[in-house]
Amino acid sequence: MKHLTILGSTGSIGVSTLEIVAAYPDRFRVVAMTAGRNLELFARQIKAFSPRIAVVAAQEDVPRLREMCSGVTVEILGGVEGLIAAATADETEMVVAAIVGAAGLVPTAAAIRAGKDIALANKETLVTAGHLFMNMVAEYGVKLYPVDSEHSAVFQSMEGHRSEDITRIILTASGGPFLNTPTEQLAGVTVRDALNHPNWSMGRKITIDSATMMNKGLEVLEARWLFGVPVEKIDVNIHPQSIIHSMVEYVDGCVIAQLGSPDMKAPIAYALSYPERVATGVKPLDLTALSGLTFFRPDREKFRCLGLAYRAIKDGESMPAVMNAANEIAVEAFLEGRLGFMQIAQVIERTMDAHEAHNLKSIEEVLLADRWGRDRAREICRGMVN
Ligand SMILES: NC(=O)C1=CN([C@@H]2O[C@H](COP(=O)(O)OP(=O)(O)OC[C@H]3O[C@@H](n4cnc5c(N)ncnc54)[C@H](OP(=O)(O)O)[C@@H]3O)[C@@H](O)[C@H]2O)C=CC1
Ligand SMILES: CC(=O)[C@@H](O)[C@H](O)COP(=O)(O)O
Ligand SMILES: [Mn+2]
Repeated sequence: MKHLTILGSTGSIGVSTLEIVAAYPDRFRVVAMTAGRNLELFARQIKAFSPRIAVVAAQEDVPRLREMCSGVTVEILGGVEGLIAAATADETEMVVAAIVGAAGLVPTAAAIRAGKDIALANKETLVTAGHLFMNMVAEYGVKLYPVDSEHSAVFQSMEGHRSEDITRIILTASGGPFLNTPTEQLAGVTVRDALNHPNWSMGRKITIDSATMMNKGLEVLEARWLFGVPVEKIDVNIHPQSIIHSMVEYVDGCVIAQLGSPDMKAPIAYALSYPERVATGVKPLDLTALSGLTFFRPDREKFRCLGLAYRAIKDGESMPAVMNAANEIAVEAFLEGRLGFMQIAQVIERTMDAHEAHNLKSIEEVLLADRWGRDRAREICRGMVN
């Protein structure tokens, strides 16, 4: 029996994780789970999975959740302290890090320091503080399993091989809903258009990141830290079918890939049950039913966010954290109708232009850089007319 904490149980990854837990009650037990604002779903999850601890992000939501769960034996907590309590619960062996954005940093760091293994969906932790997280993982001797589909694919393609034999990691990208939209039409696309991902059903923030291709920029950073491979050896190929989830090329010229129907239950289950595999209900792949698998290079002029991510990688130090913060603010503004699609990249670029990269020596310093990026990006957003 593996005891789990699920950070972000009400999200897209959280819900898929709970589907796997529900299918294997003899393998997995939820000790603690956390939510943001979706109290209705969270209350239902608490009743269905009987965690010992349930945490809402906002302290002011605690009384309402307690009322919704009256009669249920569960300790309900709130705020960052509550998230840390969930992440470090005594019985927990593995923490599924599925909060969206930099809000996942503190509880994930607390989990590592408490010696918990991590199933990592929250890519923003590695984007903003990859060097610190990887050092902590080594120092506390915990295991870090990638959940992000591309990184799970790379992880699977690396098994049994030596990382020094890798010549290239090839991350695949769907290209998002605007892959074939002419650049001059991008300024006029709507939130609804941008949320219409061709292959994956995901939370709103990552779906917009896929539309701008910032998601792939974040994933290059994530891969760089997870696998310790220099960025020069990480390529991005557009692969509109999202069937090959990523590939690894070795010195002998062999390329190993992982394929499957696009469904996050597969990489989540692998992270939870590693090294075993369990049935997930993911649709079996019928290659003969596909009209073809295609690949080409991304257009960094059209998808400016991808270019900005490469710039942040080059600048290094605090720049990725600031870029990530500006992206979170710009995506939120776009989703709320305060910014046009093309203005997302403008806000990020102007925030980065205003920032002088500096060394980040602790999670506290990362949080300061994150705060700086958010404040500056908000100012820039306010000065823009949609
Ligand atoms: N969805 C996917 O297929 C994939 C996701 N990822 C990554 O996984 C992470 C989660 O993505 P996804 O599940 O799509 O996101 P969702 O938006 O669907 O879910 C996010 C979760 O985080 C909670 N949350 C939001 N803000 C806060 C906060 N400030 N403090 C605490 N909890 C908060 C939400 O609570 P509530 O809903 O109750 O407000 C929800 O439980 C992201 O980092 C994403 O990049 C990676 C690969 C694939
Ligand atoms: C499912 C997953 O891992 C997402 O990160 C996915 O990769 C998004 O698709 P894009 O390739 O369009 O960014
Ligand atoms: Mn991904």
